[in-house]
Amino acid sequence: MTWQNQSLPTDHPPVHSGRIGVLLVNLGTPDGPEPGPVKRYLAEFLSDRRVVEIPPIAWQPILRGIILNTRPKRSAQAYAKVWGEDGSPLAAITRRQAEKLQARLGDAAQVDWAMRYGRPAIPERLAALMEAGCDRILLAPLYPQYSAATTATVVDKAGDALRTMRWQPALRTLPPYHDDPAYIAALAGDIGAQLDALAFTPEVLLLSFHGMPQRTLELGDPYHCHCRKTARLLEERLARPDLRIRTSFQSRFGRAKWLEPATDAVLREEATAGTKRLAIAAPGFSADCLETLEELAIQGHEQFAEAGGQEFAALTCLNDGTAGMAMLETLVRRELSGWI
Ligand SMILES: C=CC1=C(C)c2cc3[nH]c(cc4nc(cc5[nH]c(cc1n2)c(C)c5CCC(=O)O)C(CCC(=O)O)=C4C)c(C)c3C=C
Ligand SMILES: [Fe+2]
Ligand SMILES: [Fe+2]
Repeated sequence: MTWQNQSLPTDHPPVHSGRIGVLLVNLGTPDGPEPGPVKRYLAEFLSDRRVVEIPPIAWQPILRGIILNTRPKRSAQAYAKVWGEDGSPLAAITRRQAEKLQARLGDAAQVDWAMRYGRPAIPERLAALMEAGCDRILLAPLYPQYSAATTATVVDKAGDALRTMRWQPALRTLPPYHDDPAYIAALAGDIGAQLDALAFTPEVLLLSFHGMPQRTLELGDPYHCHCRKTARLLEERLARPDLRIRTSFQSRFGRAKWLEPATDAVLREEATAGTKRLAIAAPGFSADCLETLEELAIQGHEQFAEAGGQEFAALTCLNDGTAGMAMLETLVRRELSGWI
């Protein structure tokens, strides 16, 4: 028998049909706002060596012995405060972003979504795109600012899945877009509109980015520089000379020194210094999540009020609004054009 007339075995995977897939990926979230699911999620998340850069022999006993016995209960209570009818806000918004991007792209690509930790998992959704005939896939980690703990670990996970495949799809990754004019314009338009709609005029706009250990900056992670650049470009584009704009870093985790200034410290400092009206925005999050809805909108409000602040507003992220979706379409189409 020559190779020409060999037929494919019946269990052969579908032959690639030249479609392009887009996989939107965000951080991940527990399956439910209870200690059990939160513990499973945190175990996966905090065992990622890109996230906690302590040798496992030292870290795993701390994680399994202390953190996973204390934090899930507290975090579950926080998740319960923001959980919606359609589940975790982060997952629900990411799903809607994928649906709306699909509507915008039409036949140009098949859009799906995944979570780096928890579900739907990256390997499962990559397989689904390939089942649908996609042999070229754009992997889009939805982090405007690059960091090893977020962007790189998404690519690692996709690489792990590809490692098991005989016939791999071609892969492209969405570059960080922290200084992309489309992103800055979307943020400025959206934040500007939200500021104008407030019932009060803020004296300060605080731009709060998720924190990272200070050491990651010293090791060359561009995250801190990316956040600073976003903040600078956004301030220029907002062009509101009457508004004092500050930048801070939230969600400190563990004992190591994190990027400063810390969001909670700035909120207290501003209120103590006499600022009465403040708005806070989180430009580094493409979707509202525990960190914005609970840590900023609830805890941040309390911190500001307890220190003497009077008016406080937590602005929403770009989410699946028109400005954010138009930006995402621009960024994705730019990548797809290299394939079409
Ligand atoms: C937007 C970028 C993010 C960076 C950078 C980041 C780094 C980072 N995070 C932790 C620890 C935790 N983060 C948690 C939640 C969380 N983090 C991000 C984004 C970034 N994290 C998001 C979008 C979320 C929300 C998830 C959701 O379900 O809504 C949590 C879990 C919640 C809790 O228990 O407090 C932890 C823990 C580290 C250690 C880190 C950098 C090294
Ligand atoms: Fe985080
Ligand atoms: Fe947090």
